[in-house]
Amino acid sequence: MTDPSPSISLRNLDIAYGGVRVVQGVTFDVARGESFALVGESGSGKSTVLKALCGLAPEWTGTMQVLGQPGLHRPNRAMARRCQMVFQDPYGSLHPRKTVDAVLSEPLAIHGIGDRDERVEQALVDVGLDRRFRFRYPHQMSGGQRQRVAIARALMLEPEVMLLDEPTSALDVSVQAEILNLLKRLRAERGLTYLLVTHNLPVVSFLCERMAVMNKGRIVEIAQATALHDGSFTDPYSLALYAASGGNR
Ligand SMILES: Nc1ncnc2c1ncn2[C@@H]1O[C@H](COP(=O)(O)OP(=O)(O)OP(=O)(O)O)[C@@H](O)[C@H]1O
Repeated sequence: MTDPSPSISLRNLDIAYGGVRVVQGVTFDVARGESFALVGESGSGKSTVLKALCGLAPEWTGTMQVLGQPGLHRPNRAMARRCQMVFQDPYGSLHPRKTVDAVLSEPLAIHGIGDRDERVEQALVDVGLDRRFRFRYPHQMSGGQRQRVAIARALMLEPEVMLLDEPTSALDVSVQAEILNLLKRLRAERGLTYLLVTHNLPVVSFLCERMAVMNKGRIVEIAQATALHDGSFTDPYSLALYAASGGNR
């Protein structure tokens, strides 16, 4: 029997930075194995929701559960094993003086996991990089290759949930498609749950089943991704976002 409990469950989540509330009353569930998007304009609070889920935005109130565990107000090693985040800018998120081997070995060392050589080589294969890349530095790779390494790093601990913050928006359009295909394949192979932040609605159509539209820190609508094809949004802000993206041209 499949487990009916959601991977992510948020109720009335408020989040602040330095006492200033930037997210208000956010409520949604992401089912196990589902891919769910947060969309909305810059500054609407999308990334902040992901940060709170990782313990990186500690000023939150409300109820937050990830894989049945209560949310925390700081990063937590046990949770990191099950829920990993991938950031927008692979150059910024990889240490310039660490080889790919060091980057991929580190989570294994921290969590006391053995068979490091085999696991690192397999992780490279899994994200479509051959073993030549193992001892390269970030500056010796393209943006797309760096993002593959960042995804491999997130997968080292075999998480169930991936929080993806604009995972392709720093990349050239042709490379974006490759990374989106990779994310789609990895999810299908591993039964991953995705919570994805993006301002790019075609990415939602390609990768997600549902989406929450955020405006000024609040969710204004939760819709099926199919609304991006038929325009069946109900909230005026969602409809404006849809129209601004070119509708179903
Ligand atoms: N560390 C921080 N300290 C203070 N304010 C912050 C911090 N991070 C974000 N903010 C503010 O919180 C609000 C929401 O930011 P957030 O990054 O979550 O928006 P977003 O919807 O993800 O935008 P974008 O698409 O541009 O990343 C913004 O007003 C932003 O300036």
